[in-house]
Amino acid sequence: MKQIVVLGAGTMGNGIAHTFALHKFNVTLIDTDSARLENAVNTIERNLERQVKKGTIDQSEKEEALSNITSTSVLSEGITNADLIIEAVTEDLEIKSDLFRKIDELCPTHAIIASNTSSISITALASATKRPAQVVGMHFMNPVPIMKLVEVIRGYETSDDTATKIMNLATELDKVPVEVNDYPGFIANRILMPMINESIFALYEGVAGREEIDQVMKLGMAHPMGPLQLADFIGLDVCSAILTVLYDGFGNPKYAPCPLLTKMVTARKLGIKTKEGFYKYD
Ligand SMILES: NC(=O)c1ccc[n+]([C@@H]2O[C@H](COP(=O)([O-])OP(=O)(O)OC[C@H]3O[C@@H](n4cnc5c(N)ncnc54)[C@H](O)[C@@H]3O)[C@@H](O)[C@H]2O)c1
Repeated sequence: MKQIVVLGAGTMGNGIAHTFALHKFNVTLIDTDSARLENAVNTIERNLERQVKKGTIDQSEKEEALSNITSTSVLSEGITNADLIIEAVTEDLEIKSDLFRKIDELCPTHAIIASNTSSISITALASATKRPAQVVGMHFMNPVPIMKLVEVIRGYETSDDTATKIMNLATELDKVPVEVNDYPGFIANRILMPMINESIFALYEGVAGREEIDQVMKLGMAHPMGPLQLADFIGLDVCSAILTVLYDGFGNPKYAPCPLLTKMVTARKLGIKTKEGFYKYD
């Protein structure tokens, strides 16, 4: 596998492109929003520079990584000769299914189509294509260049060959792959999101303030980041979308998004990406 397409240049897309490019893959980064695309390339450059300053990579590795990335807002560019397409667009079943249908028509027959979805059914996305055996979940964690885990999700028809290739690829990227089955939220978000939602309920009910809630979880449970700070980091819209998938998928009210979360998403207070969520950012 050499030619990689990353679809979606948001929080996750830029991190995935960064990681592949640093490992000498050719990456085409695609987004319909050219401002997001430009922003993503600037973010990658800044983050690579940070790695140079830390001494984890040298200047020539930074330059090589940047030269491995091409960006475009034209879907067909890059896809027609891709070995692997990783979709990292907005967490929405309709948007993703529509893209999977288009990608399936454009990419070569040998190509694997992976989704970085946090919670949406890989089986549902695979059913939008004519190659369900070559569809898989490749769920990176945020921030991608730093976090070791990749959840590899097998849809109903994902073949052993596809799953093995993606597990091996994750290892090549210096990540640790963990294979899981396709149920709402998989493992990571099935456990993480109820904790974040509960902390928002605690704030909503006035049990404690935001700093106090985060402090309890940082100092008491040795979490590196409090749950409200983490929600801002992930994006409140993403958290709300994942909780909705859990709620609909299991039909269990315990997953219903807290009304405060819904209100903040409606007000576009989405966390770091809009400079305000539970906290404010400059
Ligand atoms: N944010 C996280 O911490 C996190 C962690 C793991 C996985 N994920 C998953 O990764 C995916 C992306 O999340 P994100 O946080 O990067 O979202 P984001 O909102 O930061 O970025 C999404 C990007 O997709 C683009 N997009 C939307 N429709 C498109 C289309 N049809 N074609 C091309 N580009 C399109 C948007 O312009 C935007 O730039 C989601 O499935 C999410 O669940 C997110």
